[in-house]
Amino acid sequence: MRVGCPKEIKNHEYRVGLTPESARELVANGHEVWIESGAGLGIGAYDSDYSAAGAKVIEGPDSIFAECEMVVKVKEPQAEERAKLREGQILYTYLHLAPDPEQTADLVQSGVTAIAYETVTGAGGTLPLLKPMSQVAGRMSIQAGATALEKAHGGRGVLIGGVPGVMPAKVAVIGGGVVGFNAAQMAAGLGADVTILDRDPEVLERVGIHFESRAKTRFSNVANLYDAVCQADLVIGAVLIPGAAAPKLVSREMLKDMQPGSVLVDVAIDQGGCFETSKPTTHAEPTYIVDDVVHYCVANMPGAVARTSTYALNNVTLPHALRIAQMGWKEALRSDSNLAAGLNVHEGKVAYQAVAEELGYDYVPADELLN
Ligand SMILES: NC(=O)c1ccc[n+]([C@@H]2O[C@H](COP(=O)([O-])OP(=O)(O)OC[C@H]3O[C@@H](n4cnc5c(N)ncnc54)[C@H](O)[C@@H]3O)[C@@H](O)[C@H]2O)c1
Ligand SMILES: C[C@H](N)C(=O)O
Ligand SMILES: [Mg+2]
Repeated sequence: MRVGCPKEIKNHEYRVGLTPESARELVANGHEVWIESGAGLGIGAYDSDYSAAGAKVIEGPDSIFAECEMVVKVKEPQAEERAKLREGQILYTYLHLAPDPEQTADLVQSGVTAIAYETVTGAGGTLPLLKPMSQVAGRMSIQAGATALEKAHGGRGVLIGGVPGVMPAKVAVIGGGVVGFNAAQMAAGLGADVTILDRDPEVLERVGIHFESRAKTRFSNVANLYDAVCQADLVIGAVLIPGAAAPKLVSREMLKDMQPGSVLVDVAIDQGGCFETSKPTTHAEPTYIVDDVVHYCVANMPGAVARTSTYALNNVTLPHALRIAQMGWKEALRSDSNLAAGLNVHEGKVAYQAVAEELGYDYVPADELLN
């Protein structure tokens, strides 16, 4: 198969869909790889590294979109990329469609077969192609929150770990999955007073056993959320209902009862965000203030640590890319129901239920499209 990888064009996105090592793996398995010139620069990979791996370096994205059977990316296609997608082509990348009606409409209209990293499942309902970026973003969320808590950024001037004789910051983590776990690890490591809220008793038990006295756990209901959020210096939004728009758990009304200068980091912003007042921001301008509460809502946090993130991402995306290239998308998805869960759009049909329900499309199960 001819596999193409364009340079990412989202604001401050430095990751790349294929590392030179991944390109070499595809080539070694008999496939052709076309890489856009400069696509790897953000991770320190030069065109010459891709050439040495057997890939063909192409100027600009146009011929990659026009002539490659599968396009491998990191971020959801931007409007100018969507205009280049076509029927008969596979798009393999993060999509986050439920909160993004424009992107969904464009993908439906293009006829492309779009497989979303974030809905590919693993054993026990896990999301293995989301996990490494959630580990990165969870860890980064505390760094981002610590910076936003500084006075110059509108924060209340609180140091996460405090100092001897002065209390540390209170950090509330909403959602104890991968992002929440990693955020809690960083916050607890810095000495913060950490509370993790989740609705899943097994998650509460798992984080409770892991953190012991270094973090408190609370069931996530309206009363407990209100209490934890209003006491917190820093709140991390880390909830997910796979593929669906994030539930709004902190209302605009609640902001009035929060402490002035407290900080919300909405990691779940890629699925629309879990605070009512969240709107996506970029690394260029990551924060804004509503009712004296600082909001950080960057939807591609791992792009800032592109080298770590790209290698972590390729470790989990490449095995499926190889199988799709080897078997064709239909056979690869037929033989692996976890990969089939990644199918979101095919030839104008929406194949992911939560996306169809959220955006008002007919839902056509992947099974029907694989026959
Ligand atoms: N902004 C970014 O750059 C970035 C990077 C990576 C991941 N993410 C996003 O972060 C979010 C979390 O991802 P994850 O991998 O941690 O997911 P996960 O599935 O591992 O964890 C989500 C947790 O949320 C919990 N939850 C669901 N509803 C809840 C509620 N009402 N109250 C409390 N908890 C609730 C679930 O029980 C689960 O434990 C996703 O939207 C993901 O796409 C964003
Ligand atoms: C998954 C997440 N939105 C990312 O950019 O990595
Ligand atoms: Mg206030």
